[in-house]
Amino acid sequence: MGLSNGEVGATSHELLGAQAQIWNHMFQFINSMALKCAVQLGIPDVIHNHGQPISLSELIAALNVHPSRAHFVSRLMRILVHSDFFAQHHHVHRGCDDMEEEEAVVLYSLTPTSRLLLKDGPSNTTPLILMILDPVLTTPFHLMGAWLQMNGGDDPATICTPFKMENGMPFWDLAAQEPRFGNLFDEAMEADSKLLGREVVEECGGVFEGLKSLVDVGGGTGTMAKAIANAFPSINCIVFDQPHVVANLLGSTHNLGFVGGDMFVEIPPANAILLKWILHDWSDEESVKILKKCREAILLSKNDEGNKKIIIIDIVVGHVDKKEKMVDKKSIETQLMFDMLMMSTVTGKERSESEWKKIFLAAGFTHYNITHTFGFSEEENVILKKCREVIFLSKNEGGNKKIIIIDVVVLWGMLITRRRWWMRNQLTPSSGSIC
Ligand SMILES: C[S@@+](CC[C@H](N)C(=O)[O-])C[C@H]1O[C@@H](n2cnc3c(N)ncnc32)[C@H](O)[C@@H]1O
Repeated sequence: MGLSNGEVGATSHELLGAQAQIWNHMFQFINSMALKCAVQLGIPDVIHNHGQPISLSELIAALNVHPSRAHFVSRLMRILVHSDFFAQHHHVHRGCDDMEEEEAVVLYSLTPTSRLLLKDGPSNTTPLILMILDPVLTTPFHLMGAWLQMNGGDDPATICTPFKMENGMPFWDLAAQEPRFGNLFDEAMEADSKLLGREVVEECGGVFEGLKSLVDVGGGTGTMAKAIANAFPSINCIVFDQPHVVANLLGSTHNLGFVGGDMFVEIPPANAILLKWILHDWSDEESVKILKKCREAILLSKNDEGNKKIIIIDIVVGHVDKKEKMVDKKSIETQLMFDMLMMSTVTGKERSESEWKKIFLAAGFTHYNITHTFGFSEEENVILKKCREVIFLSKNEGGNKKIIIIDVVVLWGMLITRRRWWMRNQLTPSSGSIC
């Protein structure tokens, strides 16, 4: 009797290959923890502050590592060098005369990735790492199997996530009630928005052209809105978030304000609504409710000269750039991991284009346009303008309703490379629309 699932035909070479894949997968969390350790010790800052490539002994001295543990540091550095967080060079140290032996000294330096881990750097990503790898978020993953076997019920009000199973309350309640976790979360979002805010205003400026007002719904402590308000002084920006998030926050410029409320109840009117990292937190039903509230808010707004839009910064799962003719497996894997994070912590999910389209239609929108990168060449800006013209022509469909999604699929480390690649080759991004 043969074995099922092809096992019978597998050579020992194939079996060992399969085992190697399992081992690699099983150990992936160690990469995450090595990164967390590097961040906790402040290794990137130590190397940066040294001003030149640093030797192992200099690194150990600066890290405040206990002398009894000093010899472990080279092993931590070895895996981080392997993951391209640091670069390693060998410097041959020659003796004074020919009789002395040559000595190879290992020196470490930063890479483009570890530059994003510098505490005072303009794009410090460490708060995000510390939040995602905090036990509050990692522990619920251990409950995933048990959670899948539980009766989930149909009532959205009693919906239980692995996060709620572990912590006894939904994600948003814990963030509101537990200051340590709430601050960790806010700092992570601020760090992400600092990096993205600069990119969006520099590279996607066309999206904001002609707007008079914008509400950043679920805008947290306002980092993204600040970047927009500074870059576009004629846009009146409001950060709208839960009352406890925006309490005591004041706008730093004349055109920035904070309003507390519930996006499921009412959103202040504006020409444009920004939703950054919002809809992926919520189920389809909840997202349709939020989008309907956004639609009401833009339809109520005045002084719009027909320029009304909802700008969504989120992931579009499975996007493959046909022009690059290559499936970027790593980006897709990151999207899928993000989706698992949503499944474990909140009621949301990461969506494919067809899933996005479904909720847009359900919320009453008729048009959308997806920009699969932050890279806008001149040519790409022209395309955006053309999209707007198409929408102006369709006014009698009940108002000029437009959705733009800025897909952050390429955010992780590839952003700049891909933008340059497009500019060099003068290609346009792919976009989809339903009219
Ligand atoms: C993932 S964070 C995104 C923050 C910000 N947009 C950013 O990307 O930096 C989601 C935000 O939605 C806010 N939020 C959650 N429920 C809300 C509600 N019912 N009404 C308004 N904001 C809400 C949270 O407080 C949080 O700031």
